[in-house]
Amino acid sequence: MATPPKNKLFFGSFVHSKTLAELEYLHSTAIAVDATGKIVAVEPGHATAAAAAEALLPKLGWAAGDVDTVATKSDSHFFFPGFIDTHLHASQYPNVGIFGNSTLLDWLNTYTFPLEASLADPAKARKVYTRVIRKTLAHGTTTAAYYATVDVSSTNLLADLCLAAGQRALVGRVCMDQLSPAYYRDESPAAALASTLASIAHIESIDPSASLVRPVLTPRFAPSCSAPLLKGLGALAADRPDLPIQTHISENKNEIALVKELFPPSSTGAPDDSYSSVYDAFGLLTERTILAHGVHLSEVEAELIAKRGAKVSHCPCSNSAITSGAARVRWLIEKGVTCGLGTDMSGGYSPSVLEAARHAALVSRHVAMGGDDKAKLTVEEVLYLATRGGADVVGLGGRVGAFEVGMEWDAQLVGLGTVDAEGGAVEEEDGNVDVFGWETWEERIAKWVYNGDDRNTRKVWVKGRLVHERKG
Ligand SMILES: Nc1nc2[nH]cnc2c(=O)[nH]1
Ligand SMILES: [Zn+2]
Repeated sequence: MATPPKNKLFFGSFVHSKTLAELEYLHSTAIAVDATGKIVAVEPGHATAAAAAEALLPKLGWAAGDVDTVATKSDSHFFFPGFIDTHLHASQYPNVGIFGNSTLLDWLNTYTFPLEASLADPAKARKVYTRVIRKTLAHGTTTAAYYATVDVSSTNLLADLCLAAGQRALVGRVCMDQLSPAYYRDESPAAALASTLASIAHIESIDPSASLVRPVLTPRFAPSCSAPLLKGLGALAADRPDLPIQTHISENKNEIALVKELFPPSSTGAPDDSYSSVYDAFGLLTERTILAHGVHLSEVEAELIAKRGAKVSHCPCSNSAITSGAARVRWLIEKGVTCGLGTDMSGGYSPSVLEAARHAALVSRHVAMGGDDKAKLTVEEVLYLATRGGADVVGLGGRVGAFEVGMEWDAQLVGLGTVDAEGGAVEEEDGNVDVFGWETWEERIAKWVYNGDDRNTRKVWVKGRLVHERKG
């Protein structure tokens, strides 16, 4: 029998984003999380966990026996909000690292469509999805905006597995009725819409209050969708203003040329031939829309995206791997576009949002080397994108992404390695981050961003539930 959820008291150092530019460091702090997973108190200024409990529990009306306490061990351990991966393809996980010298359109045909199609086999889908959920949780991803495949059953299975594992997720059945092999596409716009509705119905039936898992409308990208399909999805989006939407935009120059060819303004009624105008013409550019990539957007498009309130998932690892380009994140943010980070597995080769944050910092330096020095993103900024920014992108702003009363406890306990007087490792022997003891907290966090990995992700919680614990 499952043990009933308990109230929890977390004690030690907490680090989270206050703003895009600023991390807040809360030391000797207690955070109380109730049995529903909600943060009910954030109290700095206690010398020990026991002192915090003594002061806090009576105020909360909690009996000591009803509370589990989790305290950090040392100055190289801290709690950090769980990462939010705003764009990844669960179905492509077996292909991570396998992309050769391809670029987007040949990569899709060579590597991606055959793999996705093969996941119509339920045993294979179960194996892949179970692994991807375990792996992303182990890297601290508490929320994931997933693309599954065209297949309804395997999409539904992904949602079932996320719910069982306790990962917060948006799960999308991929809509695509053209320009892919006949063995891997929706048969018609009507069939695509029917399959989408079937998947939405299933996901809403397993988690009716969307406490963890919810469906997301997922037109793969404009070239994969006929005008009638985009029109039908736009109508569905208007009919269901609670549903998020996810797609790709302006990732690769050949893709953009293809969109211009497929959707001339005369066919859509759009005012121009831009990629953004195509989605806008079909009612798919909304404040609930997550646009992956946005590498080659024009000024006018960025302004339109900002005006519509659509969000951008920046996928730097993928954009480098399949040579799509360097997205200008500072420029997008200054245009008023809300941005988060995506691993975009397996365009991106890593399941880690920490790796995506590191790549975001490095790609921004490449943009800077192109002549715009202020393009450089700081450690604080990339961590904001990985947490609070991502929460806004997936429609969970104010609910997850930081440690504030009223938010839900989606968090990771990070442990960095400590070096002893003889130069040995006190713990985290197998980790990649060495803390000597003289670093400031800002420096510890920078070391984590540039050298950390899943070996540092000791424990992970979603909505108060422990969903991953590192062995060893
Ligand atoms: N990176 C990436 N871009 C896409 N554009 C359309 N489909 C895909 C995909 O699966 N990955
Ligand atoms: Zn993608």
